[in-house]
Amino acid sequence: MTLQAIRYSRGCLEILDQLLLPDETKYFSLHDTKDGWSAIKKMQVRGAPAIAIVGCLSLAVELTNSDVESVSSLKELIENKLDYLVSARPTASNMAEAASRIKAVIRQLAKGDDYKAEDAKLMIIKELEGMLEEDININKNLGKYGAEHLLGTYAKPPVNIITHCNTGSLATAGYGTALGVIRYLQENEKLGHVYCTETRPYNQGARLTAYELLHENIDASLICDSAAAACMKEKNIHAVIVGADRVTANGDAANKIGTCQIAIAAKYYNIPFYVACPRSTFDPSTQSGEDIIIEQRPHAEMTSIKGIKIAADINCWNPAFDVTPAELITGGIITEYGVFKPHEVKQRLQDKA
Ligand SMILES: CSC[C@H]1O[C@H](OP(=O)(O)O)[C@H](O)[C@@H]1O
Repeated sequence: MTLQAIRYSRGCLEILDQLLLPDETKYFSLHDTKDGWSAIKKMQVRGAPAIAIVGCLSLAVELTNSDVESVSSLKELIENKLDYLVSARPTASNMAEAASRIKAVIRQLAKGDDYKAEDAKLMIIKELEGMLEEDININKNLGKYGAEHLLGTYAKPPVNIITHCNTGSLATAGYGTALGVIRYLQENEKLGHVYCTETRPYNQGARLTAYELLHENIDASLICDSAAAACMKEKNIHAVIVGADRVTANGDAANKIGTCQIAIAAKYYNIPFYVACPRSTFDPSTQSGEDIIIEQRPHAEMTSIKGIKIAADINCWNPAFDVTPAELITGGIITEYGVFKPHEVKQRLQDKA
């Protein structure tokens, strides 16, 4: 059984509380967008695609359990709730991308008097639900493209990979993005060893990726974030593969804090650096990484772990993400449509629209 961050049936949404992993596997119910916003803000669910899916499904549950008087009031409700969900975390683009997609659908339904309110509501619920199934297929295509590109361009199996943060079943609806490439390599017996970074301060790597890799019986080692460059020097690394929270028009990528310095080290050691993300992470309306809002997280997330103080009472700077410039993404951007060089990704994805 693969790990499930999200459990959904119409009118019922449960998510795995990722703050409790790996010690405790506990699901809890979300009943509306207020619960969805809170779970995303507190990072009980995290990961760009999972944030969008849980946000949208929390709206689907709220709509399922609500009566609507008219299509126009339904449209106003949906637009307000989607904007609210986008406000939970500013850097990842997937929730905003999903919101604009759903708003376009309800705008179309609200034109003229073709639909009854309940019929329009059901159509929106189905649109929201579609993201869950769609995401797993996207990740499997992305995993295949990424693995084939790596094996076809840079490395002979068995390949050794460094990855940062968590980009697997706990960051998506299942299978994962960068971890999806690793799963595909494993399934096809092309994988050597995975080195996953701890990913301070939320420890997505130590708590979540390590958990997933063990669950999949993948040969892996945990390393400190500060050991990434030494690992490249000592451990015959064939590629670095990370996820993304927002890729801009020029191919820059926002991802978990620490990604950029890993990319710099990969450049120095001439190791291909890949970013793996679905098209929904791509934001052509933002020109470059300079324009991305970087979320700042609470100091307490740095100075304590599970309530135990691990730092003096000093001021902290705790950005949740950094930006890797396109020029350092030397392997390419792995998407469900193929692997593209950063400078061509905008055009190649638009060609797929
Ligand atoms: C598959 S997207 C995963 C992406 O999201 C993570 O951030 P967070 O855990 O704060 O939501 C990280 O940047 C991953 O690369």
